[in-house]
Amino acid sequence: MKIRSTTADDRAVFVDTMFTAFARFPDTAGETWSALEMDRGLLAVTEDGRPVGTAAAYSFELTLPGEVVVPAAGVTAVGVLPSHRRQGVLSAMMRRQLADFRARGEFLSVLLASEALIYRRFGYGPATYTRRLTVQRHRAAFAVPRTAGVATGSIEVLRRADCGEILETVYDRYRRTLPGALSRPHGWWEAGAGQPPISRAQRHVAVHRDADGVPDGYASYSLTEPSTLTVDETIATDDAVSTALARFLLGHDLVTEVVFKHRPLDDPLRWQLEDFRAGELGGDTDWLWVRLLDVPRALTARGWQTDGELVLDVGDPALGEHGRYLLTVRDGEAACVPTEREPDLSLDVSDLGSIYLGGTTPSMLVRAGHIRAHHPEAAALADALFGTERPPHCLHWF
Ligand SMILES: CC(=O)SCCNC(=O)CCNC(=O)[C@H](O)C(C)(C)COP(=O)(O)OP(=O)(O)OC[C@H]1O[C@@H](n2cnc3c(N)ncnc32)[C@H](O)[C@@H]1OP(=O)(O)O
Repeated sequence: MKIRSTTADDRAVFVDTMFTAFARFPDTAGETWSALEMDRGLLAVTEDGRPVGTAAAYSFELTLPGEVVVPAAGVTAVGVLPSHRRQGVLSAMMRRQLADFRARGEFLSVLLASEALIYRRFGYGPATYTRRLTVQRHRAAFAVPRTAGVATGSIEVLRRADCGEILETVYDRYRRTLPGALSRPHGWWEAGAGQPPISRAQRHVAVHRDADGVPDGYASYSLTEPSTLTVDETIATDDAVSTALARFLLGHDLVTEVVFKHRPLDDPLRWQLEDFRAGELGGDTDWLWVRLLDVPRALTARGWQTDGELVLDVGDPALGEHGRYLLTVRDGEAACVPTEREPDLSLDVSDLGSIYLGGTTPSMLVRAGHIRAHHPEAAALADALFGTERPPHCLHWF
């Protein structure tokens, strides 16, 4: 078995192997995956030359707390043929891929996990979460807003094919301020790759424009059941725009319920309804998994809200590494250096990935038995330090 890099010439065999691993058939010549970066692909090949495994990565930008935008390698298209599973093929590809990321100078990697048991052993931890809100339309009267701003713009319904540029521009503005959000490469929009609203399935897009006519939000939606309107994603550059889009969607005649997918944990929409029970939460699950490849670099890259000091003892069994770091935050800037001091917390690098964006509290992982706190104040200290103004959210599918 050997692991080799792919080139553009390998696209067809790569896509075919990957789809076979998922027991699916490619669409027309793998169009759905045409935004893959083939110079970042890996093929696992048997001694007699048969491809049996695939892995690839996108060159994303990830927004960190403090509106810091950094590069992140987005692992994708991971698959091993059913005939060759549990023989270490994925492990070999992961080892190679992590080494490749470091060789490129990347210090963060992210992925969406098909199954939650696969990636912790490779140092990834769940870091953002998502859920849907189903609202009974006839009970969806809005409470009178006391303080929330009211958008003064307009909404127009467009076809997906007619507003690609608008969506791309609005999304790009939105993702730069939200921790956990990923860039969507231009080629990805162009290729029509990924899931809704980018898939070829028909969708309407409600575009919100501000008072000057500049697009500042959109929602993509379609009727999925005779009387269910499903909203794939709502992108809004502020809360007032998000509210305006929700009001618009809930105003659809002939619809009994509206399903808002991919809502963040701090979504105010349910609280905006007069009848709190008109909205029901569901589909609560992990979304983006994060892996730190260089602990000091990653910790000094993100923004911090609170001053403090913490000694972290970090194990990285997947890479056979271990480090103890003194993290010092002053005026929003962090320094992170190796230390011999006694640790406040001992944790696996996958747990550090979970708390890194502020979406998972260190104290919860202490209570769950993942992180070890070495004294009674350690967990609260870490909560205060890692906490962020808003929970991270990612709604990109890749
Ligand atoms: C980011 C993404 O692309 S997510 C998509 C992941 N791909 C899929 O889900 C497609 C279907 N599944 C597959 O192709 C394969 O089962 C893979 C890729 C998940 C695993 O590939 P394999 O080559 O079998 O993994 P490998 O043999 O290296 O296993 C390494 C370890 O992980 C464990 N493991 C691997 N997959 C799973 C799983 N799905 N559930 C639980 N444990 C798993 C193995 O038991 C093994 O444990 P051990 O080291 O204690 O023995």
